[in-house]
Amino acid sequence: MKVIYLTEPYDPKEIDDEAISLAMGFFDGVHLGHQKVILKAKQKANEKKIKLAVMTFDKHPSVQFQKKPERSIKYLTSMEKKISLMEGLGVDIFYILTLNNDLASLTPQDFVTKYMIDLHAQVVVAGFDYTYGKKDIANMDTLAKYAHQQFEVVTVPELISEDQKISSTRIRAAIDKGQINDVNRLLGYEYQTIGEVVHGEARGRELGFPTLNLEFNEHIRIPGPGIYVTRVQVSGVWYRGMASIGYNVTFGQDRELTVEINLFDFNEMIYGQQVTVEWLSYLRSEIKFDGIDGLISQLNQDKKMTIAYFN
Ligand SMILES: Cc1cc2nc3c(=O)[nH]c(=O)nc-3n(C[C@H](O)[C@H](O)[C@H](O)COP(=O)(O)O)c2cc1C
Ligand SMILES: Nc1ncnc2c1ncn2[C@@H]1O[C@H](COP(=O)(O)OP(=O)(O)O)[C@@H](O)[C@H]1O
Repeated sequence: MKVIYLTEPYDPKEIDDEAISLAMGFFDGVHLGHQKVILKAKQKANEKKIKLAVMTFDKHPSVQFQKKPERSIKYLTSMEKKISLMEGLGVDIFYILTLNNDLASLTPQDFVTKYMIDLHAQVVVAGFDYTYGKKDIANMDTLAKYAHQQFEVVTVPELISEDQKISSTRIRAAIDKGQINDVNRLLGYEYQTIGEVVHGEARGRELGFPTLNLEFNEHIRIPGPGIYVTRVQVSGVWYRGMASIGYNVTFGQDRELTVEINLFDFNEMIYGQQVTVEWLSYLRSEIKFDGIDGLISQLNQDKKMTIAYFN
């Protein structure tokens, strides 16, 4: 897959010169609804024997159009993750547009001309609610007009699950509520986050369950409080483990939220390393125990449940 970054006004030499079927969207999460749009574009590409391209922006459109501070946005997928998911879907060219004032102030016609027609799009596919150019000025109904018969417009209807549209917003809300099983079903793959191993309170070792204490960058959306089945990748190797996202309520009040993971079949000191956590299943909510004996027996129970999950 070719990844091409474009900043308005781009140099035409940067554009791949073959005909494409182009899927448009921000695609945060690359969830099942997004996959349907991209696979529709792929089907068109196969029929016409042209390349499959996807176009996205480097930041969420709300940062540009609603002036939301970018630091307030927690994405479902980092750009790195998005790129690898696109590659997995068989995308040939992935265009990443810098969403700045120059791009945002193009008229809808200029946007369509420069970023669809001039990119050699023969087909443009997007979801029914896609808008482009200046916010709310253009949408899928008016796209055909700006296309001037230069490309075919394909609108993909919303994908529904349990009577609700599958959307990035819905998945974000499910992550916040700890509903990781729903999250993974709606994404069509297992949710992952990358974090750094930091020092904790060295209590884990005493309990017989050492834990990786993890810190995440501010743009990363971690699941809501609860105990989870996870897999963690350390230096390229995947380990099974159980995670606690909570306030360590057994050890006092007003404590900070921590993310801690006890790994099975693992015994290394890896402070400062980056690890990838795959969130697999929700086990239970955090419990306040009267003493550490209750907590230890619960941890043994959690371990049984986690092993049962993997079996
Ligand atoms: C799988 C798992 C489940 C946990 N469940 C609870 C819980 O229900 N209540 C609680 O107070 N602490 C719970 N903890 C956190 C422990 O209380 C303990 O603070 C932590 O594992 C060690 O902290 P440290 O690494 O900061 O020393 C859990 C930890 C893990 C790994
Ligand atoms: N099975 C394991 N699961 C998680 N961490 C482990 C494991 N074995 C060793 N470790 C190491 O021990 C550290 C955690 O020990 P712990 O007593 O919980 O101390 P701290 O809370 O100070 O990090 C981890 O950061 C990791 O480097």
